[in-house]
Amino acid sequence: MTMERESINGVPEVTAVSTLNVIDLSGSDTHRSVSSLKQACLDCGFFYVINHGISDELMKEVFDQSRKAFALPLSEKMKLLKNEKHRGYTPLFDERLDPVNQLNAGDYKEGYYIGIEVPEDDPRAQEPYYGPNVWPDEDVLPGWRQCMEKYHQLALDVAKAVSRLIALALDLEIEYFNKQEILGEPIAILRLLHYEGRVSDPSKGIYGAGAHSDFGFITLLATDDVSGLQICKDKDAVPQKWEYVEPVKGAFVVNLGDMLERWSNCIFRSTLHRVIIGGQERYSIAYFVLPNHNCLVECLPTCRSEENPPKFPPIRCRTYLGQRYEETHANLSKYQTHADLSTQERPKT
Ligand SMILES: O=C(O)CCC(=O)C(=O)O
Ligand SMILES: [Fe+2]
Repeated sequence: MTMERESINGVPEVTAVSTLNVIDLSGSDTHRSVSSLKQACLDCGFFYVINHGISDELMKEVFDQSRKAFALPLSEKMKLLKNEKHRGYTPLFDERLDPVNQLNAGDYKEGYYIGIEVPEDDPRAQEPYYGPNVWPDEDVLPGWRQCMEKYHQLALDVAKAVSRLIALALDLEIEYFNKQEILGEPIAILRLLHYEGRVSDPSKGIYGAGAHSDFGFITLLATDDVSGLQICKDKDAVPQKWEYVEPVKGAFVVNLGDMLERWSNCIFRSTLHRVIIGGQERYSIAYFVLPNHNCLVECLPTCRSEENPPKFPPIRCRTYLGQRYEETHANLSKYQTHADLSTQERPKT
């Protein structure tokens, strides 16, 4: 169901507002939760999750700490630049989620990647997306690391709770995705995001975040109260119809990623989304959950039949993620000269 509302740019175009299903994680009626979640997963793969157990205080602290980090001078942030393991700061335009439409520049956002902390001398640090994080100095941002690590852990618990409902909705046993080889040792990536106030203009390829679907299993998204996220349920429609997903206080917006779409043989949907900025800066906190590096993502037993054979060959999580990062992120060599700071130069639009 959708309602209509004015576009935030004051442009006299009418944009729909999506009303997504709300899943209450503290609810005692599992049957009802599973059925509501299943309907959302079949329809668009986006839903709200409430009563997830992460306190308002912690959420506020994560946003406050994120604002403080992005408010540092660019020279300080560049000292925390992302490394080859995709940990650390990503400057404006680092990511270009929709290369076809973003002809002049990447996303008008900066970000900060924090993965699961794995010490350099741990054998798991050989994996492409495991290793130590890049942390700001304690005296520059006191309590920052502690706050992010706490949130990281709790968000993973929420993701595991959601994964139980997803398993049931797919007629799998409740802990199917929580097995050691899937979410037992996952790739879980916290990403702080800051969109500057630059007004988006799709006709010129200017977006807060270009149209994309997420790569992984599921994403938990917390946003401030500034609108911007839009979804397109039918990417093949001409013209495409975009609907706002409005912030709901205390709720996560949860969306399914392409890996789950693939796993479920396209029965569950990973939907195209983007961020349109209306002139106000915006902060959001994404938490991307993917299975273990070695996990073979292969059509689930309950999603295949003679009439519906697997649509994709099996693929390892690490291979899939590698391909998707490559397609959408700036190569590190871009930052290796003193031209570092010129990454912030505005393209001519
Ligand atoms: O900031 C948002 O609202 C969405 C971010 C997003 O879609 C992403 O980072 O994948
Ligand atoms: Fe996304």
